[in-house]
Amino acid sequence: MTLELLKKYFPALTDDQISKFEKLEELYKDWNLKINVVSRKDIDELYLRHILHSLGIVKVQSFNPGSKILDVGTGGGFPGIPLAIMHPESAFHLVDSIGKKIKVVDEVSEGLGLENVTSFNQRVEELNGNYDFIVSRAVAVMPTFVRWVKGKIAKENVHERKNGILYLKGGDLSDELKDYRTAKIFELSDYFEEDFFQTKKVVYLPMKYKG
Ligand SMILES: C[S@@+](CC[C@H](N)C(=O)[O-])C[C@H]1O[C@@H](n2cnc3c(N)ncnc32)[C@H](O)[C@@H]1O
Repeated sequence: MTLELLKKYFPALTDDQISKFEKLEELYKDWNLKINVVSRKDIDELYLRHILHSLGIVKVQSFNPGSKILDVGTGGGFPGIPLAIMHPESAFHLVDSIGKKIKVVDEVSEGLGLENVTSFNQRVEELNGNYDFIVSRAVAVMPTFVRWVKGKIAKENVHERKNGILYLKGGDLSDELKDYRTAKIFELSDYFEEDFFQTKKVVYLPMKYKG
């Protein structure tokens, strides 16, 4: 699974984006030997399991120039880094409470020359800021997550879709989402044909500004 996979689903990638996505493999393989952020099995399938999966969010919602996006519990930079490559004119704030994970984020974004990524080594509950969208993967169940991020949503909506959470999740979510009637589930198998995406989804939850 290589870069061809990204070109297949995102044929309009610029040369600069292609070159950045190409460099990601080397950077992650190198950094993963020093600080383990991606499992050994997954690192061989980086483009499928991490990069394309992260970009599933783009199939649901692409970000306008000038927008601000927060990635909560980014780990080694997923989904934040691939999204930042796709949207060079949006600002991405990547937060994780574990310092060595943020070290990998910093090294990778420096290695790529990404100017739209800022990292924060802290718990998201302690972070201040207002964002158009808050993205995440594999961090907390929705009620906990909503508690952490409410109050961090921007007042103005600059996209057609209302500001809110875009969360990469898998499996049966009926119990987890039972209290969120406005949540919308997008099946990634509708966009990507690989088996890996059979159970994968993007959950969109609109959130109100709380001043
Ligand atoms: C399973 S990892 C997922 C990493 C990444 N999102 C991915 O999908 O590859 C969960 C991450 O969330 C971070 N995390 C958990 N609770 C957090 C909090 N309250 N604030 C910031 N980061 C948190 C952990 O340190 C960990 O790196």
